[in-house]
Amino acid sequence: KEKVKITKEQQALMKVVVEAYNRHQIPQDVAKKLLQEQYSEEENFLLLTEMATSQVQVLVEFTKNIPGFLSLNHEDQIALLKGSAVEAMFLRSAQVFSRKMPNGHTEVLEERIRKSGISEEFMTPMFNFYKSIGELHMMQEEQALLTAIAILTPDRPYVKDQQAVERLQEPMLDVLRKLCVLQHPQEPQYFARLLGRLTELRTLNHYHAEMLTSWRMNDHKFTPLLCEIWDVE
Ligand SMILES: O=C1N(Cc2ccc(-c3nnn[nH]3)cc2)c2ccc(Br)cc2C12CCN(S(=O)(=O)c1cccs1)CC2
Repeated sequence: KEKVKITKEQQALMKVVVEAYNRHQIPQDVAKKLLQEQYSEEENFLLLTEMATSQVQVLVEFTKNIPGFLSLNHEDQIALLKGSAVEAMFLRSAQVFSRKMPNGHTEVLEERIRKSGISEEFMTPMFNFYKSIGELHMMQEEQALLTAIAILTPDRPYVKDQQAVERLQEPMLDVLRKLCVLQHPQEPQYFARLLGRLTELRTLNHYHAEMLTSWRMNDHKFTPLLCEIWDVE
């Protein structure tokens, strides 16, 4: 059985990605407000919108720090950001929330999100995803790399130079695979389970798009940044 070893360059790549992932965080007052006093449905929705807007800003800053991203074709940079915005936000939300909130708060979150105009049919897949991420107890290196891998998905709509994106995604997949082998020797399928979460994320894209239309119908307002990144007119 060959000895898996993370090279110096791979260590450096991981360090850059993890630091970028940790450097950009949501302002804590926004997250805290979510768990404080009882709000109406409209106020809950407004809070989640404020939260999502911060999430997108954090995502853009993180993405700019992914080695090689800024040397991609500019239109492709936008295509990758727009194509991965919902997935990266749900991945990060699930990661942060399962790490940050002691279990007691999950019910509060559930109730806040439930009481924000999100349809029940979206709640189930969203919380299944949330639980499936929590069960993995991912290290922060794994979280940061998995988020970068989701962003660097070559086959997003409108990406012209897919090879250039693959050349950035592959080294991330390599170091994540090695990290999983080294950190979870007793669980050879761990890496495959992480990648399986990315497949589950893609299904959330679909539910999210459906939800956006239903919110529009009920005249819910979004911020200009969310309209821009979610293609909402
Ligand atoms: O808001 C969410 N939360 C709460 C949340 C998220 C992140 C942080 C946080 N703290 N520090 N850093 N991040 C705290 C609370 C959460 C938690 C788990 C999953 Br899975 C998903 C979510 C959403 C993501 C956005 N949507 S959304 O549908 O796109 C929508 C937009 C506008 C109105 S509704 C709702 C669910």
